[in-house]
Amino acid sequence: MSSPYSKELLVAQLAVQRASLLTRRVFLDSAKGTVSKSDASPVTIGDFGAQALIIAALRHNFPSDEIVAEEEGSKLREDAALADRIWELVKSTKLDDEKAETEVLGGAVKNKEHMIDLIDSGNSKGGRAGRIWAIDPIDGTKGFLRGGQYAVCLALMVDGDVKVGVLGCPNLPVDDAAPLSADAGAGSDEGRGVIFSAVLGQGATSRPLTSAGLAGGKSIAMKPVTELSAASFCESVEAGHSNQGDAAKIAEKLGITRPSVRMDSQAKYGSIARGAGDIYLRLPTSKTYQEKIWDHAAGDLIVREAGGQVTDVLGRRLDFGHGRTLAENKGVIAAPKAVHGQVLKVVQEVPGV
Ligand SMILES: Nc1ncnc2c1ncn2[C@@H]1O[C@H](COP(=O)(O)O)[C@@H](OP(=O)(O)O)[C@H]1O
Ligand SMILES: [Mg+2]
Repeated sequence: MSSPYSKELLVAQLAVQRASLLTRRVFLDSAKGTVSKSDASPVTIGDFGAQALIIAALRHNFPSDEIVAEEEGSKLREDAALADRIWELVKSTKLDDEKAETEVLGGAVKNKEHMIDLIDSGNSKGGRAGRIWAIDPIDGTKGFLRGGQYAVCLALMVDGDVKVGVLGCPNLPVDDAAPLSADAGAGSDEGRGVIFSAVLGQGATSRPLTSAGLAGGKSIAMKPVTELSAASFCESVEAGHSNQGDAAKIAEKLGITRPSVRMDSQAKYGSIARGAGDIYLRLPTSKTYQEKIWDHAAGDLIVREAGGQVTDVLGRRLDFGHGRTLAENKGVIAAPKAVHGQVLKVVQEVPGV
């Protein structure tokens, strides 16, 4: 008998692989397919294209599942030239493995209208009942525009619990043992591009982006931290997304002297899961911001399956059953299980966190 969620894992890996290849094409273009740059949440043609490809694969394989995805298609219905650019990208991005492309993913998106309908169908409200996929087609769009790290993120939740998580990180080193660095290799794909995956209860793996599917995965695990003062922190590049001043105070209290590695996107979760870094802190910068489920679902499972513990700053598990946001959580602390409690205690000693 095949293990639970093996089909979901295969489809998710291939869908993330295909979408990541699409984003890489946009990343290598100097304008980076920018559609809007000025607002707080920038968007590129890569966001729409990757979302269309992932939803196409999910609709083909799991037609009755619900989908929560970051982007919506209305902009494309108003802007025919924009829709055409995205359509060119979507119809010309295919896996080399024709069997995977046609038999697993269901082949190409039919036409431009179908593409926009697919993008729009990621509008589920989420919740605690049934099978719901969460998609972030380009997480860390600011990093993507800056030439930094970003991630293509997909997770399956069943009754509010994350069962499958896949992260495509086109700019992270393939090598799990490479030192933690936010350097994205100036867009070179030499030795870069990794897919992290996990299924609840089955561990976490990494594989090169170019060889997705179920073959070729290596088990990954967090690095045991014996001395917290020697640990390294990962945090957002964007000071508006995580309070870097509070993180510095926490590092000082823990005796950590190494500077934090600042990296965009859920590449942070993948990096600590494979032991390239130790602890990911995301400290609220406002009392009202609610984290989005697509920014955390895959990473939360991958870190937990690699031997980590993930909670918010109050020590509560991330709860993906409240709709499109983590309405009942504040911030994130992801750390090896053995030291998570110590980190949490120090986080709570910092006034205002
Ligand atoms: N004030 C805020 N606090 C925390 N996260 C925020 C935020 N404003 C936006 N974000 C989220 O931070 C994500 C990027 O995370 P990171 O800082 O770890 O790279 C963004 O994802 P997108 O880039 O997909 O929009 C966005 O959803
Ligand atoms: Mg995001």
